[in-house]
Amino acid sequence: MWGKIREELRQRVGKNNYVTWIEPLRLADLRNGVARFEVPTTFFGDWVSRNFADHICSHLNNSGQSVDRVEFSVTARAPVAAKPVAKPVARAAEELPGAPLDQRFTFETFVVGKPNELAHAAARRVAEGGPVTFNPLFLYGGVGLGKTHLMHAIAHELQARQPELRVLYLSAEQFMYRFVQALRERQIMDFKELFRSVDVLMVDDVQFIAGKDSTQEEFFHTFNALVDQNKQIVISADRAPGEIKDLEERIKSRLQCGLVVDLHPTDYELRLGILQTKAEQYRQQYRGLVLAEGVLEFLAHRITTNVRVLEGALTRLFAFASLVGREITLELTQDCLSDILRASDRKVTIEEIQRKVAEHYNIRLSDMIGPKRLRNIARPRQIAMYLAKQLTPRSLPEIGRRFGGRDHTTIMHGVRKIEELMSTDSQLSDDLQMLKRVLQA
Ligand SMILES: Nc1ncnc2c1ncn2[C@@H]1O[C@H](COP(=O)(O)OP(=O)(O)OP(=O)(O)O)[C@@H](O)[C@H]1O
Repeated sequence: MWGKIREELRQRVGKNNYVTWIEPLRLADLRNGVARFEVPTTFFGDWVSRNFADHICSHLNNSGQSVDRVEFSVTARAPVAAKPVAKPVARAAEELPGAPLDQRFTFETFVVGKPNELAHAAARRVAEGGPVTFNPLFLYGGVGLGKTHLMHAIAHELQARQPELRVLYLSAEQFMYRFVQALRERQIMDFKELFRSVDVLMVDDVQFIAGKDSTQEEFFHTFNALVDQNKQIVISADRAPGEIKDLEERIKSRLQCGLVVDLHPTDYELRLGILQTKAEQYRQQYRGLVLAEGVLEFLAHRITTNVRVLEGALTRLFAFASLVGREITLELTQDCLSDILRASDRKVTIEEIQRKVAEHYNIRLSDMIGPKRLRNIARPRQIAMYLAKQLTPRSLPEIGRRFGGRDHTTIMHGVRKIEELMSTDSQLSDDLQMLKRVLQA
């Protein structure tokens, strides 16, 4: 009887839905008006219950059974259960709605140094495939520090090792776009099915979905469904999960469940390593160009913002030298890159610190310099004092003057207070890290 009803359901829900959601159901029991089905996972049961329970119920009734309710319980036989949700709809990886991968972003071209060694090691581990050890892998760090590069490298490596794997890489913005498109075209089931049928899902810049309620909701369910199926997820963002404003708490907590790794700002050695690797490529491209000693060291020393800027500077330098047919000397470098060098020399100002801190804690800028002593104002003010001391070369009396003419002992007290709290208050120390990153970007 169930075989016949399944056939009818296939006509009703379509082939893809049938293969994904109906075929795996096992009718375990039917009595007292209740049809009980075995399902592979709780998520699976919830999904079928929300979307197909009414169809199932009506087809059972039409076939002469008297059924008021369908129930789903997770089967004890996990290996059999895993089969249907794995790859019911055999689609080639190239059919997936992902973003194209940059061929240059591989592990071979990624230079490893202290600031990124943990992120690199974790990415390598995921790229090996095999049993999922941490889910998700969450990579975060400031602008242009190599998050996208590492994600593409994982995808390349996985595809080289296991070409049959369905690896889907896309930005959070594209995820939202696909979702909205599916809603508009009434293809939401296809959307869900597609995203739940991948083996590896990679979502770049996840902070983008913060504050976008329906997209967050859909992302949350996709995430759970894949974790439920033990499929690998890799996520990147410009800050740690807990620091992403307007991201639902339940998503934050899921994102923190796996391995969260930070790509730290580059240090001199890493920058020099990256420049040497890129310069080697350019030497091959622009044969005959001479690069004077000390140029790369000079750039590694002066351009500290991010790797994208560093790369851009080197590209421009080689292109310029080749156009004018001159050796790349320090002098040519300073001429050609004067704007980038000037921008890199930019120092953080006390006003900028006050503005960012006020924005972050949602207080008025005028409260930074005003007399209010309420804790929700006084604490951010002390944080701004601490950052002013850390990030600018200004003396305590000078900082005091910029904070509404306060005495230098008040500034000293504020700085000490924050130093003390940093070791006990993890929220505060996260806030500080994030503010420093934003201010130094
Ligand atoms: N360690 C590295 N070795 C080699 N190239 C690197 C490294 N880190 C970054 N890059 C290069 O710097 C550029 C910017 O990197 P990427 O796009 O991955 O940054 P991102 O962290 O994703 O930045 P965003 O937050 O802006 O998306 C890329 O061209 C990338 O190849």
